[in-house]
Amino acid sequence: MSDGRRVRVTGAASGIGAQDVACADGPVAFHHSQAWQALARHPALDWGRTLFAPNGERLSRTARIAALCRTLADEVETTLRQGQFPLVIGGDHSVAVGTWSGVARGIGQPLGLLWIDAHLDSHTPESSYSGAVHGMPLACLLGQGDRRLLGIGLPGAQVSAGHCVVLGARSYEPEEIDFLRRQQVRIIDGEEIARRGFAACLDEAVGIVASAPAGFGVSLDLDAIDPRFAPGVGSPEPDGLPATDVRTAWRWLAGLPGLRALEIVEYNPDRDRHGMTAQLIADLIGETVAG
Ligand SMILES: NC(=[NH2+])NCCC[C@H](N)C(=O)O
Repeated sequence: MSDGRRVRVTGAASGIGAQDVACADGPVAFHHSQAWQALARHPALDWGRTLFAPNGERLSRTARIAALCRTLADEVETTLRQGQFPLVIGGDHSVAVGTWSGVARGIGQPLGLLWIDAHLDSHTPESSYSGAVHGMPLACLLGQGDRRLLGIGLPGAQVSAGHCVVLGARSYEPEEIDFLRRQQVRIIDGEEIARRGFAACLDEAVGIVASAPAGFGVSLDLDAIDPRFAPGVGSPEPDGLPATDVRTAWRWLAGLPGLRALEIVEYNPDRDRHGMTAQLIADLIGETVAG
């Protein structure tokens, strides 16, 4: 961020969409970590609010997630309107529905989105095997899914399918591939990255998302990174990206003029080892304000 904007961090503390609910504790655990404390005095950074889902026993899981996503969308939109740069820390990946709906409303049209993830997160309630809502947010953002999670920012899609790329996927079900292919979303999976190299794949991905007319965002699910470097995630998958590649990519992405917001999700402090994953999040935030 070399343009003088301050980065406002918002915690989205929900694990309701995940099978392992401990990533609900991710934002608060990170906020209290030494890794964040060492960064917290940076003049371009401030921790805004940490948002929680309502806990009514009478509300369904999806209703609670939808309530959090509406609050998060409002918070992100306000951050943009105040001339600050939103950076959301999750929470399971279902919170992405709130982050990117807020950005879409703020910019008044569907945005480009780079979705860096081991999974495709493109199920609908009908196609999901697990029923877990964190396996569905990208479909919601493209306009398909439980209606309580749709239309939170703009009517219809929040993300422009033609300017959306999934990078790093290596664990998914066939229904998700079918859905994304029908939408003409570009999927660059782990095998393609191994064949072409990360830099070439990232170049192509940025070309697609950054050509969205009103800007783009980046959603990083920490499980895209190899569990050797980021063990603190709820759904670890072997053979992920090297942390250094993601860090280098982040530095570049954070300096691009069309970037509207960033998101880092699925931090699960129960599974972290020696604070490695918290440190990685802090390193990425450090890259965001370095430029
Ligand atoms: N955000 C995540 N970690 N998503 C994992 C999803 C796993 C699986 N595809 C499912 O739908 O249950």
